[in-house]
Amino acid sequence: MGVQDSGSSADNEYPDGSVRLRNPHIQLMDQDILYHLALGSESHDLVSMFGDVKFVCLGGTPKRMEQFAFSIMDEIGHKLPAGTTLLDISRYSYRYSMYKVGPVLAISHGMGIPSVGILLHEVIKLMYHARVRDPIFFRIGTCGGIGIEGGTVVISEDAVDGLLRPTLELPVLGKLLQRPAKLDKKLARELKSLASAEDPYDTVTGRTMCTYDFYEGQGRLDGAFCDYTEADKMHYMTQIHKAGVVNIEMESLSFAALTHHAGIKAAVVCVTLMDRLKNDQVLAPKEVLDEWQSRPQILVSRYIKRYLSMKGRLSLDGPGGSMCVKSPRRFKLVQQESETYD
Ligand SMILES: O=P(O)(O)O[C@H]1O[C@H](CO)[C@@H](O)[C@H]1O
Ligand SMILES: O=c1cc[nH]c(=O)[nH]1
Repeated sequence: MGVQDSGSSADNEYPDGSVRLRNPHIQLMDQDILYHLALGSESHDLVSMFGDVKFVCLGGTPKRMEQFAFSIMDEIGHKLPAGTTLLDISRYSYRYSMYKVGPVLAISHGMGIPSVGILLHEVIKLMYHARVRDPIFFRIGTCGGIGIEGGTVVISEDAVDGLLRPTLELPVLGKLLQRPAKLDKKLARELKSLASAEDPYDTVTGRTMCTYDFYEGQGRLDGAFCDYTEADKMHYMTQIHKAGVVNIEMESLSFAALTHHAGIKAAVVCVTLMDRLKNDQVLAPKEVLDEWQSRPQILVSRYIKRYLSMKGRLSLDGPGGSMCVKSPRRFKLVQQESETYD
């Protein structure tokens, strides 16, 4: 099977901006159970729960995404009804965590391509069932930098695998399915323009390598096994750096390939935890790591705030000061399950 390119994300969209489900079987099913999200197309009113979503933000850990949900709530001035708090909508899946703050969904994706791939299948179907239009997906992550110091924010221009191929490979029915891993270049540029000269850290763009492993797959010398020398590692790191790779992580390939196939605009923003030309271990103290992890969130928050204010949707004049909707159906005020009484 050759690489199957479904075109650019813009070419891919239906004229009304709905998310493209490239699966004829779904429409024929009585119900669709989004098993790992603990949601279903019949058991839940997905349109009223999620129809107003515009931004889907994914990141590795439940804690990071909960923190992001609370911080974006402050940033966009979204108020919860008195006596309510944010709840993990997918808590009964015991797999992923999902929080909803007005038009923003924050979901944890776990580690690696299989975990983020399963989640993306279900989140893309969720967008379809909820009739969300033109959603924008972000991955807010951590990574190892190459030739850049810890704490640097990297916006991915493209994603490649450990062999520098911009393609997600998946064995399907005994054949190798290949899908191009493409990110939205304009979105990456817009994000870059939101980095401020006042930020006490650098924000760069570049090529991201996505691997199937944290240790040997990323050429570390500190795994349980290692069959190469430090010189071999440095040779590889230098070669990939010359090929434009500035950071290494473990989800961007699947994230880019599946969003592109669905016609969804997507960007990957990660903070580096170390410079892999200098060391392999995560040595920074916890408080430093926590602050570093907030940096991609800050950039994505700026994008969301700017988008909403440009669309006139940052408005506090709705009931209880909640985000209120000026026009389209997808921005109507809804009582979210994430805001139920706890
Ligand atoms: O910080 P997150 O989003 O989990 O991403 C990175 O961290 C994990 C490895 O520690 C991998 O999942 C890698 O991609
Ligand atoms: O080096 C790193 C750091 C975070 N995540 C990765 O995948 N690699």
